[in-house]
Amino acid sequence: MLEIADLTLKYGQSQILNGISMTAKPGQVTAVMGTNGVGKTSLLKAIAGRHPYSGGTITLDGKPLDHPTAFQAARAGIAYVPQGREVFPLLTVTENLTTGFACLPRGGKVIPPRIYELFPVLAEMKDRRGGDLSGGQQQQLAIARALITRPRVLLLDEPTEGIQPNIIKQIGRVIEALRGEGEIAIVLVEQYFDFAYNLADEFVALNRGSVVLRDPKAKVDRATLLSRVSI
Ligand SMILES: Nc1ncnc2c1ncn2[C@@H]1O[C@H](COP(=O)(O)OP(=O)(O)OP(=O)(O)O)[C@@H](O)[C@H]1O
Repeated sequence: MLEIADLTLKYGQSQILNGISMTAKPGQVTAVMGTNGVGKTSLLKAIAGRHPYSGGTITLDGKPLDHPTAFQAARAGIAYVPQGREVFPLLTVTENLTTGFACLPRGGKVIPPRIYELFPVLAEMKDRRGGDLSGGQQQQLAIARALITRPRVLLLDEPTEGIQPNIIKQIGRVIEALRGEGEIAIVLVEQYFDFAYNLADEFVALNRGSVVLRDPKAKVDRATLLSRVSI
């Protein structure tokens, strides 16, 4: 389980996260929601070691992650799929996938067949360059690359952004399949309300860097959630 307590983050003098506390449990989707600029990406970056946080704690399966670098976070089991995907355009699909090997021990550097079961299109396109894939295919590649690291936590930053509806459905099915396996805690940052609402087990709504709602799905009705994330 991922546990975040009182997390604060600044860019220069600007305080962006004001003490975020939340958890994400294996086999569940925790949706982090809120309008543009409330701090969703900053939260994921702090968890993934992509930006230093100034206070608070991040704990994974009971072990504190003490201001990890991106490499240390990945090695500890945190996989991050950034907004905009960050696929390497000149590397092939296979080469993009194998960049995920960097944080794995020597014996573990193989692409599990499960990756191609989840994303059959990547098997078909394994020798194509990342930059030649459609946006939806690149998103699938970015998620697959994150899964290569066999994470305990999967951080997804706006996976539906700019993607056509049939691929959004496929990505939704992959998230459901991963949830069903019960091993990975999925943190989904998403502005496509219905996509997040349908998939999530827990909701965390942010406004101006603070948590304004943190509830399991059974405890929050759609209208209340919608009002909190549209402030
Ligand atoms: N590198 C940076 N330097 C300075 N300010 C930043 C930086 N990155 C983000 N910000 C600011 O921090 C605030 C939170 O940004 P963040 O990207 O975390 O929000 P968000 O909720 O993910 O928004 P969006 O949905 O637009 O991605 C915004 O006001 C943004 O302008």
